[in-house]
Order: sequence, then C-alpha cells, then structure tokens
Amino acid sequence: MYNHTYKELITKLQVSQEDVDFFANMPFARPYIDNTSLYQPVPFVSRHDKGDLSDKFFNKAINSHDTIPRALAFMQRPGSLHSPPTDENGIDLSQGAENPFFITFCQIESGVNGYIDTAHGGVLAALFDETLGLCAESYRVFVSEEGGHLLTASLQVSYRSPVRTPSAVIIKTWMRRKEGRKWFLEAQLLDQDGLLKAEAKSLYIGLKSAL
Ligand SMILES: CCCCCCCC(=O)SCCNC(=O)CCNC(=O)[C@H](O)C(C)(C)COP(=O)(O)OP(=O)(O)OC[C@H]1O[C@@H](n2cnc3c(N)ncnc32)[C@H](O)[C@@H]1OP(=O)(O)O
Repeated sequence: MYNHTYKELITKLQVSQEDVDFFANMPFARPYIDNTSLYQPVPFVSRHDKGDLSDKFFNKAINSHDTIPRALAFMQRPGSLHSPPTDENGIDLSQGAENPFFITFCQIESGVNGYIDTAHGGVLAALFDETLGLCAESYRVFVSEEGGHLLTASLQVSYRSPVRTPSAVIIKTWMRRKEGRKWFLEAQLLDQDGLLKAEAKSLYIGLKSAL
C-alpha cells in the first residue's frame, strides 16, 4: 500500500507535459487531449517515485526507453454526463467501451517482447491490472467518495490479437458493478487503428481494515 492516500497522490502529483505532447501527436489520442474533451489528464500515480519502495514495477522496472517509456492517463471529468442511469449501488450504467471512466495511453517498446516484435502477455496483464486498479480507485475517490483500499482478487484476460512492438495502445477501463466490498470492472486494449487486441475482467475487493 502507500504512505499517502490515493486521493492525496492523484491531486498532488503532476501530469508530465512531455507525455501529453508525445501522445498529442497521435491522431487516436488527440481527441482526448483536446480542451473540449469529456476527459481530463490525471497523474498515472504508480509511474511516480514516491521516495519509498512502492510501485517499483511501474515506476522503475517497466519505465525505461525500451520498455514502456510513455504512459498518459485520463479520467472522465466530474459532471461530464448529467444524471446518468445508475444501478441500486449508484454505479453509472452508461459506462462501457464506448464510454469508459478511465483511459490510458501507453507507448510499448521491444524490451517487453515475448516473441519477436510482440509484447509479452504477462506485461499486458500487468497493464490491465494497474489501469483497472487506477480506474477503481479513481471511481472510489471521485464518484463513490468512499474510503478504504482496493486489492486485486481476480483478473481474467482474453488475448484477441498480438500487440506489436513498438506501438502505442489505448486501454479503456470502466466500472461494471459493485456488490458490497466487491468491485467488478472491465477493460479493452486497442491499437492505434482501433483494433481490439485484448480484453479483461477484474474483481477488486475493499479491505475490511487498513493495512
Ligand atoms: C493505485 C492502485 C492500483 C492498484 C492496482 C494493482 C493492485 C494489485 O495488484 S494488488 C496485488 C495483488 N493482489 C493481492 O495481493 C491480493 C491478495 N488477496 C487478498 O489479500 C485477499 O484475498 C483479499 C483482500 C483480496 C480478499 O480477502 P478478504 O477481504 O478476506 O475476502 P473474503 O472476506 O474472503 O471475501 C469477500 C468476498 O469476495 C469473494 N472473493 C474473495 N476472493 C476472491 C477471488 N479471488 N475471486 C472471486 N471472489 C473472491 C468472496 O467469495 C466473498 O464474496 P461474498 O461476500 O459474496 O461471500
């Protein structure tokens, strides 16, 4: 876990302007960066070194010029959708692949290859776990306004087509439903041409007490 709350981190850390400029040159990312977008850039919290031993996999091991040198996250602007339909737990039912709550762009280089010019499936699973976790935490903090910490209990990944390297991808993540401490989320990973590369379903569980 962290020495700070997720809310402290996401509100205090800065979004890298270099990452914004990098993805702003890509047609598939530009609509989200536009000022009129329903999405706002937010820090990819786990890419930041917090001066402790947290998040070393994402801020060090796969944060280099030949692994995943760039990652840029976006969250739906609060109030961007007025009075969306909700279920009995207040979960926004309009969310889905066409209306994801949280979006991440990643530049993926050959340092994460399994086969030649192909990203390793384990790295894609890690990307799903992290971005689904960020989506769940952001939804918890900014929409549900609940306390606590969420941990991954299960993650199911379906690989539809190889992810070539180097390439840029978009990962769309959204809340599907919530049952008490159980948060169910879904995700899609697509390439720059909008082709579906992989999908995921996950279960995050809120801890009964702080770690
Ligand atoms: C910024 C944040 C980004 C973070 C993204 C990355 C997050 C991570 O990778 S975390 C690291 C990997 N995950 C872990 O280490 C978690 C290890 N597991 C655990 O600690 C525990 O099993 C934990 C906390 C998930 C659940 O334990 P606990 O709270 O005791 O659950 P428990 O009371 O047994 O079960 C609660 C409910 O969940 C269900 N459940 C528990 N585990 C699972 C599971 N693996 N699959 C399906 N359902 C499960 C139970 O059936 C029960 O359901 P119901 O209430 O309907 O009967």
